[in-house]
Amino acid sequence: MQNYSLTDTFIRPFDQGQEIALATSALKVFYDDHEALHGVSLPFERYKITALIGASGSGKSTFLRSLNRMNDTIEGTRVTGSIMYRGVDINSKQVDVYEMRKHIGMVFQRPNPFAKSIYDNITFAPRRFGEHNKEKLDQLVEQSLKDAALWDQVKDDLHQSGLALSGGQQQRLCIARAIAMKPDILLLDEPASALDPISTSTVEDTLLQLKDHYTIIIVTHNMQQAARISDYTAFFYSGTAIEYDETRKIFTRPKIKATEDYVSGHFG
Ligand SMILES: Nc1ncnc2c1ncn2[C@@H]1O[C@H](COP(=O)(O)OP(=O)(O)OP(=O)(O)O)[C@@H](O)[C@H]1O
Repeated sequence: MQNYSLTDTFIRPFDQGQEIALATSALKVFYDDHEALHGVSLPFERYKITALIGASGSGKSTFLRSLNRMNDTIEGTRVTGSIMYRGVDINSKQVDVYEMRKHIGMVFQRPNPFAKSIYDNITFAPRRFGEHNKEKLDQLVEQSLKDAALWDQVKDDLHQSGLALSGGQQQRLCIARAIAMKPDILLLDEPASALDPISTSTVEDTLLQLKDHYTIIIVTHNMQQAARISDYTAFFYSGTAIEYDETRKIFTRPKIKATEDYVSGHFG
């Protein structure tokens, strides 16, 4: 891979009045002695989709996982810097991580429904957090499945196993499960990479619908996908976010040579 200067960065400043749902400052992640992220400062605007792009190993997933403290589960991992959410630094040790994850949910690369019914997949977390009213749970299941564009396909079969659905449907079930907790922010790590083009397209449509109510941050290797669905794009290179801007600028007039080479397919 070609080497580019890391002193050459462009992070687009935010306009006055834009509402920031989440912002990192000088975020570093260490896996034992290895510094995998070198101080990433990025804002995420409310009700927008931000794509994180970059070559394999550039740190996108490491960064995404830090945003709801999933890296805490990896032994030997240390995260420094701040992640501001509603005036609270959620990287602080005092934060109740389980409570925080109600607000910042995550969907993984491979669809991973529980080996339970569709209904139980969606109500599992709300029940654990104390919701036992059948009528409310029924409404939650219907609304979450509608928001994830799955209701029409499964409404007569809510008690069949989530594992009996197709890959694309399973991924939408995982999105429904995440939004059943009514998070503010949805983190998605390559949610369509294991899916066929038709399922990919339905998941993309679902995300575009969801951004009316959620702030979405998505890691993707698919440049067309980033261009199709995101409002903002951050380009990761060697553990640093070296360019962040409106997606249309990243894809038409990037300011940094490494970004231009990556989006035009010249490296990575
Ligand atoms: N659990 C881990 N333990 C040790 N090092 C890790 C771990 N996860 C990632 N790394 C290292 O951190 C760096 C960034 O990896 P990361 O997976 O975040 O990159 P990525 O851009 O998401 O890559 P990909 O697109 O292949 O998923 C790499 O050097 C990787 O080897």
